[in-house]
Amino acid sequence: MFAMADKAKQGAEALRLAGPEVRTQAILESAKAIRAREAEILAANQADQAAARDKGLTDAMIERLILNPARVEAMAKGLEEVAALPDPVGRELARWSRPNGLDIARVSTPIGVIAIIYESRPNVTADAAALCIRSSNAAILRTGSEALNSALAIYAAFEDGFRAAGLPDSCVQLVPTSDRDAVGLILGGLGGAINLIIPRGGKSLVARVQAEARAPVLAHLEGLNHTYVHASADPEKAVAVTVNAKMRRVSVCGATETLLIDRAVANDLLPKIAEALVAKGCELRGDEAAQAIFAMTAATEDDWKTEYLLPILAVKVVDGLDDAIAHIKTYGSGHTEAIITEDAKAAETFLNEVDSAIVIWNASTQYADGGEFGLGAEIGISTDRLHARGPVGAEQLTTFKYVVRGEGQTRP
Ligand SMILES: NC(=O)C1=CN([C@@H]2O[C@H](COP(=O)(O)OP(=O)(O)OC[C@H]3O[C@@H](n4cnc5c(N)ncnc54)[C@H](OP(=O)(O)O)[C@@H]3O)[C@@H](O)[C@H]2O)C=CC1
Ligand SMILES: N[C@@H](CCC(=O)OP(=O)(O)O)C(=O)O
Repeated sequence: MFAMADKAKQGAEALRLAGPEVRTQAILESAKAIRAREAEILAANQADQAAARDKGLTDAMIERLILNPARVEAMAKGLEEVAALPDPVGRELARWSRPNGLDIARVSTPIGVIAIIYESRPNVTADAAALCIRSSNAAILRTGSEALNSALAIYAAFEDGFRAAGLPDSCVQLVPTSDRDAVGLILGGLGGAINLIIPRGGKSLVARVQAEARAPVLAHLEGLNHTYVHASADPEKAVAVTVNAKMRRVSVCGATETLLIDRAVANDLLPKIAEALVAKGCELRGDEAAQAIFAMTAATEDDWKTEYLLPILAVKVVDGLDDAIAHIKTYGSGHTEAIITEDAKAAETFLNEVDSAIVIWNASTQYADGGEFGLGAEIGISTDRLHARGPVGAEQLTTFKYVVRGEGQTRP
């Protein structure tokens, strides 16, 4: 790991000096190599799937691990989209002159060496590598252990891409082991070589990061997301959006885990929403008021605190906007929350007062995604407050420096 860290510093320098065209070429050549290596990537993925089934992983977890020709093609297309993004480094963000004649410019720069620890989803290896190349940051990637074979096969395509573009493969490195000691070493900062750690995962990773991180962290952690159906919700939107927010893909961090519904409309609207959810195979766990309206299991305190990542939804009847916001404040993880309402004033209050990375009016929480935001791809959704919140794309992987131009000024 320490040798990788040393190499990464060289990789960061090589990327920074290479210029935007070479970085674009490296990404495009990697996309080509992903297509060329499709059979190899799929074979590696079959091995991961078989091991995951033997381990008894849930269907939802296996679903996110699966690659097929369409998903490999989507990965290659994703890289082409990242290659087409404007290069985010070297941009003049602001420029002004001082009365003494000094010319001051704020210019975007890479962060340096970024270590990313992420879940067993193969496309993250490709997206994270491409976004780091686009933003001139060297990356050390630590995939979830169940996807290690797939990640190694995808990484081989990046080695091809670097070779074709004349860059060293130290620009992006993949931790070649599932040994969790590697995570501990990354969290320790590898002797100061790591400029930023991005942990993308759930509770167990959160706990370890909080206890051990010795380098700056940009957390991409769990999504305990809420959809709030306000008294002035359009019933059709409320049903369609809630079903999508919960059931489109239950394992993603943008899935809704708790439905809050106003008492004023619960008698009419909850049965419609609940029937549509149950028809899709969702289990409901409600408070007493919700149970009195629709047959469902009793929710306990734990249900308000649980990110299920399963077809299970907690349901609570609330007494208006303030009550909904208070519930979100108590139990939310600061990821994504939505309000369904036709009342613009209520919506604005929700959007202002709910302090999550993404707040949404009349749309599904499953839009929490860099691709959907038009960022080309994403490292993930930052649940941190610094240095970026919400979807993290190439631009969010930069920082800045000041360039000061003078004519011999001396400070009095
Ligand atoms: N905010 C965001 O952008 C995203 C957040 N997520 C969140 O991720 C979670 C689901 O993914 P899941 O696979 O369960 O995530 P995990 O937290 O289990 O795993 C994520 C990564 O962290 C590692 N890890 C987990 N616990 C430890 C530990 N104690 N010590 C060392 N390494 C550890 C895993 O390694 P190993 O393989 O060895 O377990 C894996 O590489 C959900 O909570 C979801 O919301 C998911 C996607 C995006
Ligand atoms: N934000 C992206 C990815 C979410 C994601 O990777 O979630 P997970 O199933 O937890 O690995 C999306 O909505 O598709």
